Amino acid sequence: MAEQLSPQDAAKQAAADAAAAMIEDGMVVGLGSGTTLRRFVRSLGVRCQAGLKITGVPTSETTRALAIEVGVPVADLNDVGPLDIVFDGADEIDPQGQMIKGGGGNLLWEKIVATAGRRFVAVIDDSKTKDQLGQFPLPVEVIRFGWHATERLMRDLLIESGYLEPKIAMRGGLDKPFVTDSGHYILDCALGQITHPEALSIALNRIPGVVENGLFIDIARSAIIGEPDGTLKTIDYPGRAAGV
Ligand SMILES: O=C[C@H](O)[C@H](O)[C@H](O)COP(=O)(O)O
Repeated sequence: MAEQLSPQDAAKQAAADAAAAMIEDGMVVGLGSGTTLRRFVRSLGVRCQAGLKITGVPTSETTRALAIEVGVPVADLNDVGPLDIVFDGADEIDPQGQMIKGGGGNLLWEKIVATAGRRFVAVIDDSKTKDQLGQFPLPVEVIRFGWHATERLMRDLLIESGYLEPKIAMRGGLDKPFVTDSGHYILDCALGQITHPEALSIALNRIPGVVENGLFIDIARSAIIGEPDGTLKTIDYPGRAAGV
């Protein structure tokens, strides 16, 4: 029986199918994570079963398992050269193509794969486009050792940066912390509006204990945006360092 899709899932499916249709024989392809990318990997699996020959580089253990299940050949990032193209979802994307990612906890591997690629394509439904980043809490991946001290430094930085009452929450809570594929914790920072995403990203990453943050700056080259009625919009963000 055909899956009954919510309007948002229909939008995700439309974007995922369009992204999977862009892939050509012989490509080395970064495979992102999240619910939209699950649809993309399944759609790509159908093409691989029909004879498409590609190599996929997953950005999470979850994506790796799904890719294998649906017949997408996978390789480790260490075993391939620069990726031809990387597809991934986003939690928010602004008109300049700056993104918040990591809502599913995969931001670190995602950023490593994204910056190993010649071209990054965001695959999103239309609810992810925002005039300004920050409604979605910014995920920050931190080392488990001394994470309370790291959190204090993050709070100080955020207050100095003008976020008067930053709310920082440990993903999963103290009883059952969420642990990333690299064995770290995630601290979600509810900021409301992020006025200077690039400066904030640099400052956060300078804190010892912070491994990486979910701001993806100057990485997206284009976005495929699905609408609930199944139509698509494509946006290009020219002049990007990654992949230019
Ligand atoms: O950690 C998760 C990733 O950054 C996802 O790409 C992001 O959260 C978007 O996921 P979804 O497609 O489920 O909204």
